[in-house]
Amino acid sequence: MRIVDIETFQVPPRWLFVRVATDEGVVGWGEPIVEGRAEAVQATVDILAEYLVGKDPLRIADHWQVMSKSGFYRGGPVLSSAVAGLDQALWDIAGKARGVPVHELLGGPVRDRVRVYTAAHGDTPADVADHATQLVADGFTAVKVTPAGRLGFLDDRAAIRSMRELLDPLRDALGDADLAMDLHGRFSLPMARRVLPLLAEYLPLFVEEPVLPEYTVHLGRLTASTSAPIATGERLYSVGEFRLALEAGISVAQPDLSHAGGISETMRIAALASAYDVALAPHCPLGPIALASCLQIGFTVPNYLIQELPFSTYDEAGNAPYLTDPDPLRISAGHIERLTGPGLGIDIDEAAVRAAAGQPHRWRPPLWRHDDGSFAEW
Ligand SMILES: O=C(O)[C@@H](O)[C@H](O)[C@H](O)CO
Ligand SMILES: [Mg+2]
Repeated sequence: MRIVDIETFQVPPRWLFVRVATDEGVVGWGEPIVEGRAEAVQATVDILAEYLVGKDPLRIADHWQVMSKSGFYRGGPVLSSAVAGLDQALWDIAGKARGVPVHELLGGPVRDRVRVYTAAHGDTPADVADHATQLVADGFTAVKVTPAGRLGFLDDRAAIRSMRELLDPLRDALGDADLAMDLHGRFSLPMARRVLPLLAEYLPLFVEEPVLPEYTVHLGRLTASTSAPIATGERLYSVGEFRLALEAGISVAQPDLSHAGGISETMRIAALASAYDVALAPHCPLGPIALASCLQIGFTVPNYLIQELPFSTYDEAGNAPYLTDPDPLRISAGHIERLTGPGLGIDIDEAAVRAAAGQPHRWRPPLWRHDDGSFAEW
């Protein structure tokens, strides 16, 4: 089997899909994306495609090495995300060529369904609590909130007041459901040390990105100062970067399968995490291909906690977008059942993808500023 064609599609809301075609008619799909920087990843996929076209798609481990290392300069979000999407497509082809789901190639299933969570949003604390309560009523057993907005370096009193305003009624409204908190890297290290013990009182499922990923090396001070399980990883791109976070004592690793080198590298991250008694909760605010890739890992990796779900992209009837048959990604009682179809276990609606890619759209992250006019972390 040979790869004959590699094509990319920018599609709404903010995704990039890659289609890898072979001479035997087997087609694989992947999702190489850095949100808001899709064009940069797309150009990198084109460079990697120069090498891949003409090659045997089943030599995934070798292709991964060449794609990640042969450029001399390695890593980072753009290259690692381009590799990630192509790696997903190669695994999709490998599964389809053999007629089995990817997790069968990775060791077989260890569970029948994967627990999923999603984020609750709203303009006011009451709106967030309402949305979270609705999600739990819909069957979710865990929800995530971002309890702090724009923050300065030492904004403790204001931050703590507004967090309590949100979390006190929310925790009561959720009943037995779990509450995860995403701090989005907005806290300075000194402020995180004060805030985490307070958040721990709510018994969060995990507290995500308390500080920016560039301070991963300091995470050890935070994990030592709180009983709250610390999660991080959506902005880490390799098993080597995860090693620093694992040594710092995180409890939950959140690789994004569209950033951290795809299925291949995430299996290595999962293996290393298991040596630290750390569980995986892959990051996924992305599309159906990224989600299916995460789930394939979830069905075979023992140290797996929960999967993030881009629920806001599901339609009213509970269908994930861009699929000919949305059933495999349907949510039932807060879980997704084991995907049994070949490859990634989903069928991409190619006509819908081509139609969507034809419509101009562009997404950029919001730009936040402090009251004094200086840049603020989003
Ligand atoms: O954990 C999450 O899902 C968030 O941190 C998102 O990844 C971020 O807002 C970019 O979309
Ligand atoms: Mg996050």
